[in-house]
Amino acid sequence: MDHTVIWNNCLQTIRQSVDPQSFQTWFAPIKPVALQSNELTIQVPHRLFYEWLEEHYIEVLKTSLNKALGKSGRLQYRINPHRQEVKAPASVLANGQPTEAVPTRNVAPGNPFVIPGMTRPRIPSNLDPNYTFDNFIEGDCNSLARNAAKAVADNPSQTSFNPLVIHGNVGLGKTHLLQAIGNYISKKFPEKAVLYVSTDTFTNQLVSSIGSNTTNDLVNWYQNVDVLLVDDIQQLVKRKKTQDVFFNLFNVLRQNNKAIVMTCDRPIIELDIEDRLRSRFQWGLSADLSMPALETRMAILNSKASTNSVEIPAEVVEFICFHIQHNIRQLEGVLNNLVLHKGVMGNQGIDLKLAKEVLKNFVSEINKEVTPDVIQRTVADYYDLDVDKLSSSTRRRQVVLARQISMFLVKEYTDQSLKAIGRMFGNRDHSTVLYSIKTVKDLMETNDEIKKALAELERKIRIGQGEGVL
Ligand SMILES: Nc1ncnc2c1ncn2[C@@H]1O[C@H](COP(=O)(O)OP(=O)(O)OP(=O)(O)O)[C@@H](O)[C@H]1O
Repeated sequence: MDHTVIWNNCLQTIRQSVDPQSFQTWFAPIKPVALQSNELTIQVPHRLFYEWLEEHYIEVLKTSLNKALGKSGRLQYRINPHRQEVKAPASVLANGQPTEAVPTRNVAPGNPFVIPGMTRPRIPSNLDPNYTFDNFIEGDCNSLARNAAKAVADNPSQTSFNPLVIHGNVGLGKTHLLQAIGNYISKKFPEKAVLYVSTDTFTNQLVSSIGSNTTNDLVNWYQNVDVLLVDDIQQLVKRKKTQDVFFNLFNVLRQNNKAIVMTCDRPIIELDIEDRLRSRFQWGLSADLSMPALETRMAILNSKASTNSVEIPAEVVEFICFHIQHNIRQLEGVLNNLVLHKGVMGNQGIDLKLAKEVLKNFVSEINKEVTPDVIQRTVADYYDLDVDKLSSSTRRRQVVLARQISMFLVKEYTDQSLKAIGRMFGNRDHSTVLYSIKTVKDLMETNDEIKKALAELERKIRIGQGEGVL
């Protein structure tokens, strides 16, 4: 068998243990390159990619390799040696924008940003100094994006992540990271022209430049930028002209080793834009932000509270973070309300009762009875897993344990039948549920760690329920 067949066999095994998004991000870009005496060589796009695989997927890789090549199978990585050699297409150079034509920074014709009172033209960075790496809390949910962002910031003119695309749902810190890159570079390399711009602003500038027949000036002006930070590129969708102009600009900047970082509310593959632009956006690294686990959310809230000089008791922080599950901006909303309250009452007024009042404006489900969903989320959070894993077919020890504990707790806290519980955990049959419950009961007798975990989980479930409040 050759390397391609072996790798395809590995992929089949891997697909069963990782979710589709992670599969697409971490395994689809890998290329098998050689097979020699039971050693499979795979090529990964860059070093961080390799480090991430080693840290997060080593077991999955090992299992798949054992299956495909037997116990003596070994894996060798190779970093893609051609990554830096991508050239801008001839069409760009034919467009009258060769690198020699880039005007010097002092000329800056067509500066689209109005800076009142400025006599000497310059590039305004549009950065908000409040967003830094120092106040960005790292967790599993964001560590790839955060580390890639820091790598770009450390070495903007030679980064292999060009472009870096940070994607994720609303309010998860995309703009924060984008701005942190800009702030860091402005401090470390003050000679570099950094520009933060939203895609909407870029489109508006383009529209007005078309009206005044100065589109070339606009594009030339943008070519002065050393680090271009573009927020919300999903706004390129359905904007054909903006896509055309951005395409040319992107090519020229990248050709000149200027760093480009973009944010998007969805993975690039799902972005409905021209193929040529989408494929260029995929040249670098795409890193996603997902919702932080409970502990990380608590660290974020604590950090924001201390910036605002507000003291929030630990159980109140946990209560708030348990309920705010989807958006860090909402956590800040709750905090702002507490800050207002503090103005009137002082720190001592901040308790569970007040937190519950404030939370009512943000989430609808407080103080409801315990549902299987609450239990699954609590257990998944505790073991730092995606909830989906609990109903998947994964046999990883940690997942199996979390699944068994969830089944046990659902049986304890709700009146669901064994059959119904089996159905909600990936259509397992009732004897599996019974076996899981018995296993957990046995473990509670014999294993102190599990006993402690269950006590902690039951406490968290009660907090989720709002017990002790009112
Ligand atoms: N890991 C984190 N550490 C500290 N603060 C965070 C973190 N993640 C998000 N935040 C905060 O959450 C708020 C929302 O983040 P941000 O504006 O960057 O979200 P976004 O992903 O760009 O959202 P949108 O899609 O709505 O633009 C910000 O105030 C940011 O500081």
